[in-house]
Amino acid sequence: MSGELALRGVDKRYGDIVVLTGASAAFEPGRAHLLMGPSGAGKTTLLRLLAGLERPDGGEVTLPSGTRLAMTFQEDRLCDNLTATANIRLPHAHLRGAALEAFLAREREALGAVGLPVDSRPVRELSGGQRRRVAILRAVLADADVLLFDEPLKGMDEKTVEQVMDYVCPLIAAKTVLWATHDPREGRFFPDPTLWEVRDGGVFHL
Ligand SMILES: Nc1ncnc2c1ncn2[C@@H]1O[C@H](COP(=O)(O)OP(=O)(O)OP(=O)(O)O)[C@@H](O)[C@H]1O
Repeated sequence: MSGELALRGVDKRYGDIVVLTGASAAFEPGRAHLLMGPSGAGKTTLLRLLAGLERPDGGEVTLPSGTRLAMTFQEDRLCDNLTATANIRLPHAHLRGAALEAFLAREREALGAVGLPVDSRPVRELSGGQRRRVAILRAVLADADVLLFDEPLKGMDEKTVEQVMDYVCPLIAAKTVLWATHDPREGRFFPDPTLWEVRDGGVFHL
């Protein structure tokens, strides 16, 4: 793949609100990058720019060509009327036959590993913490090269966090991960994370 996951001189405003001004950063592939910074500083905006969900007002956002992206959102973005398994399977609608069977087995194993039952309830009937786990599994099982996580563990109790990350860490250890968080201790989930701070319109490598 050519090109890098980077911002070059990026400006981003929402009306009168200036979020980024001339922000530049390059994120090394195959590594986890923790995005810290005060509330409202622009971590979500940065992830949305990298995902192509927002366009910069100035400068450029680049991705390696052919990058497959997956993202979790603070508000989960699940399909409320579908089950957990159907939500996780959404990026795999093309699978058939043996490949589908193999994915379904992997999905069942994943749900069990993070303490979720395989059941017929739509996700609207799940708790906030259960829904969050479904969203995380959908992203990590999506076969992406770059994973963008927006405060994925927010609101989860410590025991559930450990259970979820025991399963998730080996799956994403070699991927390019951007992980927005307010808790620097979450760096322990990654082999050699880099730390970034989004503040005052910039994105700074700490
Ligand atoms: N769609 C939007 N329209 C208008 N303003 C927005 C929009 N999205 C974000 N903002 C504003 O941009 C700024 C950055 O928001 P952003 O959500 O990126 O911050 P954040 O660092 O992720 O915050 P938090 O840690 O609270 O999640 C905030 O002032 C926010 O109010």
